[in-house]
Amino acid sequence: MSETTPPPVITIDGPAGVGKSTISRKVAARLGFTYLDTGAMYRAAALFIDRLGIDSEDETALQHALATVSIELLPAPDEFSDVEVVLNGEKVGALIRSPAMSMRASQLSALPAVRSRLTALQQEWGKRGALVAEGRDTGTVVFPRASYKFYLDASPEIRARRRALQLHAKGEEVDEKKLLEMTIARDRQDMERPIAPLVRATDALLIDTSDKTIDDVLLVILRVVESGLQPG
Ligand SMILES: Nc1ncnc2c1ncn2[C@@H]1O[C@H](COP(=O)(O)OP(=O)(O)O)[C@@H](O)[C@H]1O
Ligand SMILES: Nc1ccn([C@H]2C[C@H](O)[C@@H](COP(=O)(O)OP(=O)(O)O)O2)c(=O)n1
Repeated sequence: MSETTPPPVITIDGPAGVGKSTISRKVAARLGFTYLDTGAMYRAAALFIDRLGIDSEDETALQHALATVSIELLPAPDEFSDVEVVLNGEKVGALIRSPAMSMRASQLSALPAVRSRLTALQQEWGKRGALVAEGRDTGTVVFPRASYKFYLDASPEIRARRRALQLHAKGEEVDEKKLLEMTIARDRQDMERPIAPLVRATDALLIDTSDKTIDDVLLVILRVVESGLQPG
């Protein structure tokens, strides 16, 4: 690779609970790429802002605080686990994974100061090595020139069901009706914000995962990447 060629990036975007993390971790493991969970960064930033009690309307205070925040992502111990997030030196793992924190991250991720800081941090990752990046705007805004772009989708009912099973497996109490309401509300919030909304990049391959297993989705992505053909 020449010095001017950026490392390859695969982007996987889509709505809440569609399988982005699960699939991205597996794709990264298969290809030997680094996995970048951009949602984890938004979750950590939300926790950071709330802990400091910064007024989310105060753009200058937000910019100032975020300028020095440290958000590290440590590789997951296995392909079934989330990445470990270290916020200013503290492992914040489970603290940022609750449904309430998902909603808070979605709200605060609409703020320009939050988006510009995290986008810049994510683009730094792209300079360091081959990546599988997943989130809402990785194919549209963060890595618009990614080598391969995918957009996963499924109905809110299917996604809420998957999330309920996931939380249940972790031993957490779940109200599936409430989860569905939160999923729909979060989708709307993420899709309707003015900056970097959740939308399929025009050159991303749409994969409807509704009737597919995790392995089916993985196979579609690996086939495209290994064939060397652009999906768009
Ligand atoms: N195609 C699929 N079929 C069935 N379950 C899936 C599929 N993709 C993901 N899941 C499950 O759905 C849950 C949510 O997946 P996750 O990867 O956390 O979604 P996201 O990162 O998009 O929020 C996980 O328990 C995962 O195992
Ligand atoms: N690239 C990204 C990633 C996440 N976000 C925001 C919007 C999402 O609702 C929250 C949480 O994202 P995350 O990917 O962790 O959420 P899910 O795993 O899909 O439930 O962060 C974003 O605005 N841009």
